Amino acid sequence: MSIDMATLALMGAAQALLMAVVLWTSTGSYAGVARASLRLRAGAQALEAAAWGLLGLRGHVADWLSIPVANAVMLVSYAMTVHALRMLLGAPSRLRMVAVASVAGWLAIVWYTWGATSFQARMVCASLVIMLDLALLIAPLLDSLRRDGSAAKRVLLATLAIAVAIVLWRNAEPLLSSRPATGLLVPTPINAIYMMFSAMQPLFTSVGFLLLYNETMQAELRLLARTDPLTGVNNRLALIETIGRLLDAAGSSGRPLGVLMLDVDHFKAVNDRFGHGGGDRVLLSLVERIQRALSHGDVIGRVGGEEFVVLSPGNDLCRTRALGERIRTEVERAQLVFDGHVLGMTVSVGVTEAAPGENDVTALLQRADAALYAAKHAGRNRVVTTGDVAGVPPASA
Ligand SMILES: Nc1nc2c(ncn2[C@@H]2O[C@H](COP(=O)(O)OP(=O)(O)OP(=O)(O)O)[C@@H](O)[C@H]2O)c(=O)[nH]1
Repeated sequence: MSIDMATLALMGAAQALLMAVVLWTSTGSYAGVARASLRLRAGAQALEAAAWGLLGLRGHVADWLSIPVANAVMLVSYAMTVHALRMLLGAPSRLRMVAVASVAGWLAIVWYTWGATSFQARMVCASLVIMLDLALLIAPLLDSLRRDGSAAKRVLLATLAIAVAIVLWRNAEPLLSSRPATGLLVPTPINAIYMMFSAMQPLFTSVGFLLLYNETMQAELRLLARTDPLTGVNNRLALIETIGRLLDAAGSSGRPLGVLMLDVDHFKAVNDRFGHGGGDRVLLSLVERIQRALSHGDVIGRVGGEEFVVLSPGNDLCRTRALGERIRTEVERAQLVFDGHVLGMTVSVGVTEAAPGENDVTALLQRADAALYAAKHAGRNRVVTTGDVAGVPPASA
């Protein structure tokens, strides 16, 4: 079977171009960093198509086009891909390092093309830059090897690992076989494998990238659906999920879970006096105050207009009451200044505890709510535990 290398290179170009169009047309479905990254990756894919096109046309176009220009375009395409992926994953871009290596590598390629003519040296120079790019692409994907790692990252990691293996083999082969390295379009087995992989790589990497953009968007949506837009803390949905998880953990560890429900006193008067915008600022300040009193592991969520819940894993009724008292004092001490007016604020707090083994989220919140109601009823600006409320047990197992 004879394989025409130029045809493979042109197939790779066509495939890369098609994937560039697919990626570009998908950009409309994404926003923010994902969109910027996807555009960059689509551009990189288009440049890769151009590079493979020029490489495949060797002999039909001028050498300066099919060697230095094609290599420059390929190196820029790799650099853009590195930037696109690392930007998406929040890794440092390393753009300067990539730029310096790419320019140095390209100058060496030009030198070994027209100065000291050596295909093998040219190949090694291009490979060194590509290996650096591959390492920078692979590094932020390694966490996908964990048991619960991302499937999209694994697809990309596998594709890039194969690329590393093939680049290494292509460079090692002339040394091991004592045959000089030959131009890419010469049909040797390693060239055929290299070209076949390069023709397929755009498809695999694009699938990996698209899966990754999807995962990123889903994670963002998940976070949005669970975050209170005003204060940035957990919303009711997230809080209910967290209580369920913490109750399970309390069941297996045998430790209690403290629960506080708190509500701003006379908040309507704040709105009436300072308007809804002023009320919103008070809520933001309140959350900041509450968070100051929390310890590592405590969780806060907003469950109503001016009603918040704090979960304190490992704390029994007595310690949770102490936490409630700290929050109450912290809020009472805060002096907010609005348009020259000093505004004092207080909260009423209901405290309960989930005994190990308890798993009824609704009953737990109802108990905290009953204690909060009792605190309001008793005059506000106080902490009441379920133990203090007649008819409400401190905890139910
Ligand atoms: N600014 C602002 N106000 C809100 C928000 N959500 C609910 N509110 C207001 O919170 C106020 C709650 O009033 P009430 O339930 O009567 O309670 P209160 O005035 O705090 O009185 P007590 O709870 O009995 O001490 C209402 O005026 C709501 O309009 C919000 O997101 N922002």
